Amino acid sequence: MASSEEDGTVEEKENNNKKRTKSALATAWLTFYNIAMTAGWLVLAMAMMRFYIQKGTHKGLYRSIARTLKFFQTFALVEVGHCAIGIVRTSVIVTGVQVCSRIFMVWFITNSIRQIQNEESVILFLVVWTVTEITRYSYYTFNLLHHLPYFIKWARYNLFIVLYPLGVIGELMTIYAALPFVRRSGMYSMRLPNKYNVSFDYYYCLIIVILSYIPLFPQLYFHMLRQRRRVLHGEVIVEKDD
Ligand SMILES: CCCCCCCCCCCCC[C@@H](O)CC(=O)SCCNC(=O)CCNC(=O)[C@H](O)C(C)(C)COP(=O)(O)OP(=O)(O)OC[C@H]1O[C@@H](n2cnc3c(N)ncnc32)[C@H](O)[C@@H]1OP(=O)(O)O
Repeated sequence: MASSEEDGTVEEKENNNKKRTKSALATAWLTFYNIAMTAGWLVLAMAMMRFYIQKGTHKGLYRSIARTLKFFQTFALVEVGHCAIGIVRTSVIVTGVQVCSRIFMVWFITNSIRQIQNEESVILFLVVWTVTEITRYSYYTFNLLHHLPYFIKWARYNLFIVLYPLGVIGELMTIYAALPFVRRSGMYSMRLPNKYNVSFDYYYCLIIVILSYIPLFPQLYFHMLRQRRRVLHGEVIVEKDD
């Protein structure tokens, strides 16, 4: 029996070929990206363990891994691009909130305020992010290669139940610890009068960020719970478009 493609016009065949090339390219890029990100977060995990074993303290740990962390977490911005161009079936908004909040934590909180870098809460979110990302990127990699071990699938769609709240606690405690330093230093703030006639107070901006976790975090968490039902229990989930 002839396939529908064999029956189609030359134009249809060309379109199908283009789509196939595009999806092969997308798969190749995603495989490379996910392997690189898994490796990056594994390097971070090993650097953190080595630091702790050698020094016996978490003090100075952030400084020792800061460069690698900034690189790999910032690089995750391309994931928003993946959603925008449609090579992964994820909402731009959900991914955007997740990635931007992490980049904000890294650059505008932890990296900018030296005094909080040795807080236990920093180690908490770093460890949680690291476990999450090693699991998530290895899940995507093995899935793309069609050789997904069940324990990775299980870990991807179960660990977040505990890790997500723990990560949020670490992040919120870190921002909270930063507040007095931000107020005292007046960093990233603009007071009137100034030539732009604009006033901005980073201290209040951080309070708004803390409060914004209340509506935003449950949406991410419930999104992951829906993904879990879809992937582990085969439920058909109809998600609203962006
Ligand atoms: C500018 C100031 C901003 C301030 C904002 C402040 C408010 C912030 C509130 C938010 C708090 C966030 C806190 C957070 O940082 C804390 C932590 O992360 S703690 C650690 C625990 N975290 C997690 O477990 C993270 C879970 N989140 C995610 O996994 C993703 O980020 C998310 C986008 C939320 C969900 O992922 P997704 O919808 O993509 O789900 P899936 O993984 O199931 O994927 C869906 C399909 O897309 C395919 N896909 C996706 N990405 C890839 C890829 N890179 N390569 C290949 N394929 C990919 C995936 O396979 C699925 O395909 P299919 O449908 O065919 O199965």
